[in-house]
Amino acid sequence: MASTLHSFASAADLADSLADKVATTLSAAIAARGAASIAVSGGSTPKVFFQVLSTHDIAWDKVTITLVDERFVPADNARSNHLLVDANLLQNKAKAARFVPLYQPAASVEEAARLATVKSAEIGIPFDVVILGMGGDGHTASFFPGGSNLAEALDASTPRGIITMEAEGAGEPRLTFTFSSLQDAALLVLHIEGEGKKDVLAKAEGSGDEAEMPIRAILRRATSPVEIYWAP
Ligand SMILES: O=C(O)[C@H](O)[C@@H](O)[C@H](O)[C@H](O)COP(=O)(O)O
Repeated sequence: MASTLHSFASAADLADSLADKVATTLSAAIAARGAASIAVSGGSTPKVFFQVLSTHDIAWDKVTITLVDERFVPADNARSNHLLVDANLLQNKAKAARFVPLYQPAASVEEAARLATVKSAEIGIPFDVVILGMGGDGHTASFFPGGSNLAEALDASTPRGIITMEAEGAGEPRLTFTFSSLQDAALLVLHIEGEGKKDVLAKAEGSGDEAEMPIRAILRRATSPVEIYWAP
């Protein structure tokens, strides 16, 4: 599917514009069916965007927020994406939103993935908004090059839900929504910042295997147009 690059002079300008777009999309979903959903990424990039979005005056009590992926750590661990969302997005007006975590206290990451898949099924499909990030190795979500379940994660026929992923660059074992869960969001966004990430994107947009740079699966095969938001 096609992608569109939206470039901004600063991270602050990007955050304002992306927050406006996301708030408008969520409000339209609420108007249409009385509910809205958004899956966001962790990492360092989205922090300012989260803070700006949290101040938007929408019917947050009708919004369900979840994560694109999560490290297999509890919410009080500094590596937790839940902690990042709690501290930066589930604040201000957005405090009223419902949050569905991916991490589940379980004997294994596989059991946590099974539990998270059951819980996430309540959210409804497709997501209204998905915000993806991208690592310097071309991963997105927890689709890491060399990942233990990368082929399954990227396979369009893999059922929607959460699977586990382990990879050298991932740190802890990961819990990640599958490609099939994310790729048909009403608003599918790739949010990247910095000249380095722009170079990584340019390489990803070139030829090469998806397994080498898994973001290529989204850029090449997502059903929804990919809205790329970039600031230096
Ligand atoms: O759990 C995570 O880390 C994210 O979901 C991951 O996919 C992130 O989006 C990229 O690694 C980019 O991270 P930065 O924004 O920190 O560069």
